[in-house]
Amino acid sequence: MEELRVLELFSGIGGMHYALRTSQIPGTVVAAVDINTVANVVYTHNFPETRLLNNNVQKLTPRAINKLDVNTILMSPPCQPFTRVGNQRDVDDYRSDALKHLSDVVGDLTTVDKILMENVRGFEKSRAHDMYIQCLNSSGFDYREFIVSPTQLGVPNTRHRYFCIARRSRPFSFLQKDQISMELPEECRATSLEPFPVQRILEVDGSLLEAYLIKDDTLLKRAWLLDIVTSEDTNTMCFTKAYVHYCEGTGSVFTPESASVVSEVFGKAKEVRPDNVEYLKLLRSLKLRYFTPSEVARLMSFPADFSFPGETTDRQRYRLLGNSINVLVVSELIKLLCL
Ligand SMILES: C[S@@+](CC[C@H](N)C(=O)[O-])C[C@H]1O[C@@H](n2cnc3c(N)ncnc32)[C@H](O)[C@@H]1O
Repeated sequence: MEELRVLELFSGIGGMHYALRTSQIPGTVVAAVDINTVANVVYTHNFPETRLLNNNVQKLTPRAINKLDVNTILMSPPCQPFTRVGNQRDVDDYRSDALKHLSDVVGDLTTVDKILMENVRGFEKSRAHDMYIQCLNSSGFDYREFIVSPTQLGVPNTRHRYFCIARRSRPFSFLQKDQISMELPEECRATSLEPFPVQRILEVDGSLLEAYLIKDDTLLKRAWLLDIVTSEDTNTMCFTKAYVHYCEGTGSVFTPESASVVSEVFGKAKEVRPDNVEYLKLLRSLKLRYFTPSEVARLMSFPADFSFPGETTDRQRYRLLGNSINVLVVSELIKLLCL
């Protein structure tokens, strides 16, 4: 098999780089590009050998890309123009400009044979999607599209995302173009589909955890809105970049207690008024806490050797992880891209 020579665009904290490694497809990341200096510090901390360009993707000319002599592009462009809670301005949002630029130049990228793109669910209905697919078609690429979640590979985290894999040298022999697949095809499910429990990703050093306990104020005002999981659970909700900053709908929280204790406590709390001291006491007894950034990274299938540099704050860590990808899901798609 020809070695992959990868250009990692919108590289963030390097989720695509880890996915390449996890796929075990022979290859190297020739260069990575991102404009976020905080993300770039994390990237270099983990991949000091990789050439990282602190640059705007829109400034990359076809000539500059061809000079890198890469045969593969792995990319997750900004998703804000397409998110459910975003402004949905689609191609009119300036954050779509980089993808528009890439769509414009893709036909001139003479060395590039393979492209993998990740985006949010909803992208498939956008004008940016239609523009991208049209450029792939007119540049001679065959492609397959997916909306899949890590839970489909047994990972206890829901994160439905849109993916498009495209190849120029030979057509794909599985699934069909123009039909978005809601699951990964049999061909790439080398990984066990047996779901594993949250227990497996928990921090072993309990002394760290005090700092992640949910504050009384949040318990009093928001306890009923939290998605609480136990160590036995085999699913957590998608972690977004606002995790911890806002607690509703941004990711699950953890209790070391069992599910039956949780329902017992909430049953009792229902009978007590929130201004009664007993109410807070009951909720505190569940020792509810946020998942730590390392735990979130593990739920996103980052390998054990991934770490954040000491100077990155927790808030930055959650933001960066919320913007990143599930490494295992992308590694399966990279295998498909090469199949
Ligand atoms: C969805 S995140 C990608 C995350 C990445 N795959 C990871 O694993 O962390 C999008 C990234 O694109 C970067 N970005 C946005 N617009 C850009 C542009 N015009 N040029 C370069 N990077 C850009 C952001 O800083 C952000 O890190």
